[in-house]
Amino acid sequence: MEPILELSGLTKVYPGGLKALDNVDLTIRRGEIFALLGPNGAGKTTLIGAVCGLVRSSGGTIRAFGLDLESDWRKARARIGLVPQEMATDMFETVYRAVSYSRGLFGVSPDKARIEEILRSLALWDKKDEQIRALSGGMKRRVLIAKALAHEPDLLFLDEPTAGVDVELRKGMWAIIDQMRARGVTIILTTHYIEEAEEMADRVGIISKGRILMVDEKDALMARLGRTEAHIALAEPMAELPAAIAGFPVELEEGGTSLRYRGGDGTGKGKAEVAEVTKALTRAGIDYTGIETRESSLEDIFVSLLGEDG
Ligand SMILES: Nc1ncnc2c1ncn2[C@@H]1O[C@H](COP(=O)(O)OP(=O)(O)OP(=O)(O)O)[C@@H](O)[C@H]1O
Repeated sequence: MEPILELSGLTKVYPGGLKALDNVDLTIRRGEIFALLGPNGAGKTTLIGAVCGLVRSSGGTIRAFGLDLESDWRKARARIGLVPQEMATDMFETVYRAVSYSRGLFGVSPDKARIEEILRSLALWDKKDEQIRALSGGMKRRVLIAKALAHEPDLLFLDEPTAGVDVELRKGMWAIIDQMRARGVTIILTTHYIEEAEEMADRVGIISKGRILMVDEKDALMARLGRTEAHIALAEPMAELPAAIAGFPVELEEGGTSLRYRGGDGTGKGKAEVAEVTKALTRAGIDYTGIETRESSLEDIFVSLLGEDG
């Protein structure tokens, strides 16, 4: 299947010489949720800006829906939606008018039923006649999403959709994003919240200093780089590792009062192996008083990759 978006050699050097994007190659598949993860200043907003026409790239090409963005700009842009980080809309406008206006911007014919559907799906219908400035922060964010969806884009960018919102609202946003995907919209979101990528994304791209460090299926990433770590507290301290568990990735810690297991691959294999270790201990007559197991998260993986990037 043809990719929905293809960046090739995309580069952006800001006046002053800062290279915010450095030869970025990235292919987005139709229908996926792709999370672009990176620290502050990594280049996420610049990348989105380059695709949405807010930032003029310094080099490279962008193809969307098989169209070259430069030569087929209007046609391609009309199929892209952007939920920006911040509200850049007339706060005195009513919700309904702001959203209808956004639809008109892309030359899509008016459709009251469609606007109503969008507002209802975002629980904004009963606020439709209110001025945007009178809404709560969470509702303002939903207005931004409604505006981005108003022209029915096939590809939607969400720049930090849940930055600074409370946990409940964040979960609500995730549900909305899921609904959009179910309708066939391809979604690229940037986030600082690893949990968000872990929860939502099909694939994850890690960007740092304008370079894409890695792109992978989220599950494959977890399996490849994930680990299980377990601590088994022993009833009696031991001077050396018992032979019964010598074949496992285990070592003594805390002056021989505890065993540390490190292994597995992020697919739950580690947990099963920890169970094997405890069985072997029991068979050897070695008593233990507690077990603590932890699966490494996407966050651990992210931090270690960024560490390698120096
Ligand atoms: N208009 C501009 N002129 C000069 N430098 C800029 C401009 N916009 C962004 N930059 C710089 O480009 C780099 C990338 O910024 P960008 O906003 O794309 O990062 P980001 O990953 O979105 O960060 P954040 O997570 O903080 O939003 C940063 O060093 C930033 O200071």
